[in-house]
Amino acid sequence: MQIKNDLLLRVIKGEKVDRTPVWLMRQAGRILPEYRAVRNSVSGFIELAKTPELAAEVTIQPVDILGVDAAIIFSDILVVPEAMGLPYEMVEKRGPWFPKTIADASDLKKIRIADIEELSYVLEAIKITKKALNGRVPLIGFAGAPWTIFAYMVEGSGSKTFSKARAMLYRNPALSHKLLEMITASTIKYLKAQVGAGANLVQIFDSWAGILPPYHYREFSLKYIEKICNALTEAPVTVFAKGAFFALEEIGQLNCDTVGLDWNMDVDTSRQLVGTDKALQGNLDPAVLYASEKEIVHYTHQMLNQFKGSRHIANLGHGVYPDIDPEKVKLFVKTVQGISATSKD
Ligand SMILES: Cc1c2[nH]c(c1CCC(=O)O)Cc1[nH]c(c(CCC(=O)O)c1C)Cc1[nH]c(c(CCC(=O)O)c1C)Cc1[nH]c(c(C)c1CCC(=O)O)C2
Repeated sequence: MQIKNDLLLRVIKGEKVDRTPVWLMRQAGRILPEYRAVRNSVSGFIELAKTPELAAEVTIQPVDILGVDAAIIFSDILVVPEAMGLPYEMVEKRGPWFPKTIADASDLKKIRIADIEELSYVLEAIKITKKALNGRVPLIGFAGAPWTIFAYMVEGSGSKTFSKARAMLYRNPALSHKLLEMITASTIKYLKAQVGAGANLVQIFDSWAGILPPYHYREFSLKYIEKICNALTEAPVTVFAKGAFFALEEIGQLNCDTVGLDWNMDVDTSRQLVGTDKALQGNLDPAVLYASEKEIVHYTHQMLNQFKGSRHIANLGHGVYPDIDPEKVKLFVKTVQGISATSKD
C-alpha cells in the first residue's frame, strides 16, 4: 500500500524532504492516559501485548494524539526469550523478571530457536495496525539486539551492572556465543516475519551496549547485529546502540540504513564517524521534556540545527520517560514539524 506520509522512508533512502520526520522511542505507552485506560481494562502489560486488537489500538494512539510521523508496534523486546522458552513477568514498578534464567550449558538444552508460531500475536497485531493505519504513516517493527536479550536471559531482570551476564562473557565465552547464536537466529526469523506481516522498517534496540568494553562489544554484540543486518534484505534497518559512542565508526560500516544516537553523542562527530550514506536518528535529551515550553522549543531547535536537516529522523536519545506530560511531547513533535529541513542547510 502507498504510504501517504512517507517522510521517514524517504529520509532513509536519502531523498530530499520538506521537513524532518519525528517519532519517539517508547511513544506507545504510559505517557498517554488513553494507553493507561486500555491497559487497565486487562490484567496487565503482557495480556495487552498478547491481545492483537488492543495492541493495535495503543500502537495507533500516538499517531492520532501526538501527531508523530511513524507508528511503532506495541510489544516488547522480551517476547523473543519467551518464544525461546524463557517466559517473563512484568512486575509493577520494578520491570521485567524471568523465573528461569540461563546459567550453564544444561540450561541451553531447555531453550530453542524461537518458533514464529509463538509470536503470531505480534504478527496479527501488525496486520490489524496496518489495516487501521490505512497508509497514514509507516509502521516500525523491532527487536532487541542479541547482547541486550542475552543480558536479560542470564541476569533474569534489569540491573545496573548486569554482572551475571558480564561474568558469563569472561568465564564461559563458548556458552555465551552459543546462546547469542540462538538469539540471533530467532531474531532474524522474527524480524523477517514482522516485515512479512507489514512492518515498513525495523529497529534493533541494543539498550545495554554501553556497559561493555569495546573488545567485548565487538565480539559479543556487533558481530551478531551484523548478522541480522546482512540477513534483513527485505526492509530498512535502524541500529540503536545506547551508550556505544566508542563503536560508532564500526556501526557506520554495518549493512544498516539508519543509526540511532543517544543524547551523549555529539552530532558532528557522530556524522563523521558514521559517514554520509546512512540516516541518523535522535537525539534530544529525554529530560528536556521536563523543562519549560520555551526551553523545549530552544533545545529542539538546537538539535535540529546540529543535524542540519541532512538525512535526519528526529527522536529522543532514548525512550520517553513515563512521567512526561503528553502536552510537552506534542510541543516537541510540533516544533520539529514546524521547521523546514532544507532551510536548516
Ligand atoms: C530494554 C527494553 C525493554 N523493552 C524495550 C527495550 C528497548 C528500549 C529501551 O531501552 O527502552 C522496547 C519496548 N518496550 C515497549 C515498546 C513499545 C513500542 C514503543 O512505544 O516504543 C518497545 C519498543 C513497551 C513497554 N515495555 C514495558 C512497558 C511498561 C509496561 C506497563 O507498565 O504498561 C511498555 C509500555 C516494560 C519494560 N520492558 C523492558 C523494561 C526494562 C520494562 C520496564 C521498565 C519500563 O517500563 O520501561 C525491556
